[in-house]
Amino acid sequence: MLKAVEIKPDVFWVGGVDWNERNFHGYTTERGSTYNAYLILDEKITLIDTCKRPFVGELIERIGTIVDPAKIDYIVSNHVEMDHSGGLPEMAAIAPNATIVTGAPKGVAGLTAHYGEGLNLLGVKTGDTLNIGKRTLTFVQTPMVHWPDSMVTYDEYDQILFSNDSFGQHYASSKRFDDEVGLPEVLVQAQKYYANIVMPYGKNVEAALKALASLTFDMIAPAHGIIWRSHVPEILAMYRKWSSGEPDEYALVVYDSMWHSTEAMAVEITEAFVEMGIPARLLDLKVNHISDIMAEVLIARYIAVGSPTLNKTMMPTVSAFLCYMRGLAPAGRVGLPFGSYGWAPMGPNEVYQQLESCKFTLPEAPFTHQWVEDGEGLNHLHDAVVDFVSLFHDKVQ
Ligand SMILES: Cc1cc2nc3c(=O)[nH]c(=O)nc-3n(C[C@H](O)[C@H](O)[C@H](O)COP(=O)(O)O)c2cc1C
Repeated sequence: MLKAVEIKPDVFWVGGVDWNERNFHGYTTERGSTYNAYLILDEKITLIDTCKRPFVGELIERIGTIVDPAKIDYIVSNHVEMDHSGGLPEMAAIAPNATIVTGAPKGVAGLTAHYGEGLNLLGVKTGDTLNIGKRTLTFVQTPMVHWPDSMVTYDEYDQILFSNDSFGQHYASSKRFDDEVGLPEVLVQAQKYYANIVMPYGKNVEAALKALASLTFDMIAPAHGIIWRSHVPEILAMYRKWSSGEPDEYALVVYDSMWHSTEAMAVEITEAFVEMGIPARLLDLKVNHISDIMAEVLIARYIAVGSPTLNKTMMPTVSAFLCYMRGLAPAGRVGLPFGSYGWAPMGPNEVYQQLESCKFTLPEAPFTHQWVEDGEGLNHLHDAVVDFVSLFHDKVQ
């Protein structure tokens, strides 16, 4: 029998644990995930979010250990995306008298688009409240963190922020709280989550943090992963840092290579960074997933990207990485395009163009080598990288 977990008196976690999810819309989830939902027992029984559809059975079973699901009065849908609202049609059928509370107008429109006209919807805006007994819930819309409809629900009585995707992590565990798992382990997944889901919306995150600044809470209950109760200040500080877009003096050297010439360049570029006292990481796209690399892009000022020329273009792995990174829009980065070629440097040239469209600061031309470079050519590359990076590194010393 699946159990509910009491996270504060009369407030229960009733979500689903997706132990074996390994690819979440293209993002690798090596630790699985959870679809968190929360049940508040008050004069009006209130459910917050409804899990991904395959987990609605788990949700209903956990709720059933506390209360008859048919007695639910309100279902708050903080976010339309189907990993949080997938169970809504079934829950609405089980609890026919429940009012579904969602953001107006985007949440209302989104839920209607996904599930049809039949839902008993109540649209709310920032500052609107819902009295459910001794508790009053307050809604704060957080548009584009990370969809237009996104909102969070604040429970002042319990000092809980039900934050939906914000502060979440794809992390399956038998534990529910940050202090049971350990901060470093949760932060790894929180950083990967922010980089892959939230990074393009830094300005919106800053606006959301401002809107939340007047609220006091000692628990953040997100829709994925671990609940924050011992490290609330730490995760808020990380969100402030990540949303500022200010990177660390840290370098990534991301590449693919067929016959190791571009790889030799990548190794030399890494050495150049190390010599300058800048921590650097070498990432071969054959063995590193783009969603893992993106967790590093979030914090790296220097991003070197290398491709050989293959059939008059760059390698598909490099193209996929650049396409993904452009969408996630890290700002204020320094780019170093590089690569090898046989007779026309189309690969590194295309990397250059892609980094230009990311609005990175670039050298005048990509670093290129024809065929296989000897030690001398690599020494020149080393010096050229040091010269270029010094323009930026000296400024931040
Ligand atoms: C299948 C294949 C296609 C290639 N196509 C081109 C090309 O269109 N233009 C070019 O200049 N070089 C081309 N080359 C040559 C490579 O770019 C060259 O060997 C380069 O040094 C490879 O770098 P790498 O050792 O990092 O893989 C091709 C090589 C292979 C194996």
